[in-house]
Amino acid sequence: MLTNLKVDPAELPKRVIVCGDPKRAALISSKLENQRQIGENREYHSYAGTWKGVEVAVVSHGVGSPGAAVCFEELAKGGVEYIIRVGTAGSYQREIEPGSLVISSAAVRQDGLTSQLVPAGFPAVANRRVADALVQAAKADASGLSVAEGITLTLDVFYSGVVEFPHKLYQKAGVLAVEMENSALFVIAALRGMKTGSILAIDGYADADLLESYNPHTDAMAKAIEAEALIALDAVVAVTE
Ligand SMILES: O=P(O)(O)O[C@H]1O[C@H](CO)[C@@H](O)[C@H]1O
Ligand SMILES: O=c1cc[nH]c(=O)[nH]1
Repeated sequence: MLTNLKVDPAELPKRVIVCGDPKRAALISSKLENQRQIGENREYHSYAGTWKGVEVAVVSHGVGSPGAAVCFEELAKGGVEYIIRVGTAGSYQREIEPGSLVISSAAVRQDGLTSQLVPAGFPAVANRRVADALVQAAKADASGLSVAEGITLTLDVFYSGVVEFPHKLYQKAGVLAVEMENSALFVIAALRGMKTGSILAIDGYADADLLESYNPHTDAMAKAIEAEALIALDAVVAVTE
């Protein structure tokens, strides 16, 4: 039994969708045939079922890299081969509009976790085949939402303190969007031999103070999350070695 996920590895498919929010995991898993819950502990809610005839799991990892890393490590221990994160993020670029989608090709490691696993020069990159599968699935998607691919930033901080956010710096560097778990996913995958990717629904512009402006509970976000979930399900069953 996986200690924190409380999932029996024998019931865990090799292909997994992960997301922060347990309710999103329930929503995504409701699209599967033969959907069943295979575990629930803390923020980790796990489901399995089939998508287009292929066994898939959907697992929530909570907010932030340390808690998410526990999830990713236990998925690796459970024999998982492919993981796609279905997340949300704030935009850094005017043309990446709220309600649109971003496929992360790599993550800036501005998190506190991964440097405790491997030195800072080690890259956090999506698996090329998984990223390509996401791009292909997005091309076939009927939602009409715009989809960009590029570098994203992983931070630990969501609401600012007295230290300024590095938003302007990474905006200038061409980073598309900011979120809180991709670097942990990409680094742990590289260390444990899993193939991973990430697609993000943009909930707003991250240059404003989120304490005033953050609202992911809009109809536009519901539409974007629905679209990214279907794209990720198509990609996670299509990707091959
Ligand atoms: O929507 P999820 O997957 O949780 O991702 C984003 O939303 C959370 C913050 O509200 C962080 O986990 C961030 O990475
Ligand atoms: O970390 C996050 C997640 C969503 N939106 C943001 O602006 N930041």
